[in-house]
Amino acid sequence: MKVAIIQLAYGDDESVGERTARVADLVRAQAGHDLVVLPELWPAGGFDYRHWDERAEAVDGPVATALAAAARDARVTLHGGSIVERAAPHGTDGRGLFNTSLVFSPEGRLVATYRKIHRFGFGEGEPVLLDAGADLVLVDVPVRGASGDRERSVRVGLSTCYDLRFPELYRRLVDAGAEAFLVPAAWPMARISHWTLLGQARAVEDQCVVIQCNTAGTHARHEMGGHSQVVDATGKVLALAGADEEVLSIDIDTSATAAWRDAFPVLTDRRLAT
Ligand SMILES: NC(=O)CCC(=O)C(=O)O
Repeated sequence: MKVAIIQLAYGDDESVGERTARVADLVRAQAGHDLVVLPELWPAGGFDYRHWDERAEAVDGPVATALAAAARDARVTLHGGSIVERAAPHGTDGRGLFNTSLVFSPEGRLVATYRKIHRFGFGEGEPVLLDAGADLVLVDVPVRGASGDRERSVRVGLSTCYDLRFPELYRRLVDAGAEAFLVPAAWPMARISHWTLLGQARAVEDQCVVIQCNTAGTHARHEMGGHSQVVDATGKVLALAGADEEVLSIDIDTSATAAWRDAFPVLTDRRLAT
């Protein structure tokens, strides 16, 4: 599976429209990959809380429309990172805003949305401003064979940033058939060692490929950490970005995951304590 991870850098001086046009061009430049991944909340700003409400949009809003066109033009499956989604509130005290990932098919169709389950902020930011998602979401990503035809698909489980700290989510994704996890993020430099370590931990404990796409640059006085990475099912880091804007391009041998699970069948030894 040929994957391009767009580790986007942005500051406070670029409008959402300008950033969207720039990102769409970057996606189009990844034609030939099977899957292209963008970071969390790049249109609204990962930590730009005061702009989230005015930048919120529906899953068929202007950012989604631009991403759908870029996916179609590049003929790739596009994980568009996430937007602040405006939708019907959850429950009577719901706010009607979610941190929602959007996945588009190579035909430009919206094929999956994932609402971030674990909200980051400890009394500010997401828990105050957004509703929590509740649903497990997996997507089958078509992969081209040697002939160029899409011969098989890889089942990918969705998650977002702070979710990475909650291993039970990933265990459930594995039980639902995940071969790889996608983790778009706006993870600060201050805790970047946790980001790389936890990605490797999720890979090892769940025998899954982990594809992590972080943000770079500094916005809203938060320095983002970069260091997007791809980890194979044995825990080996296959690709690692630096701290600045960068596109990581990698061809992942996804058949190695099943081979590793057969050779070292730790998942079959699980026992639940009573
Ligand atoms: N946007 C986030 O979810 C940030 C998570 C984070 O900074 C952490 O878990 O540490």
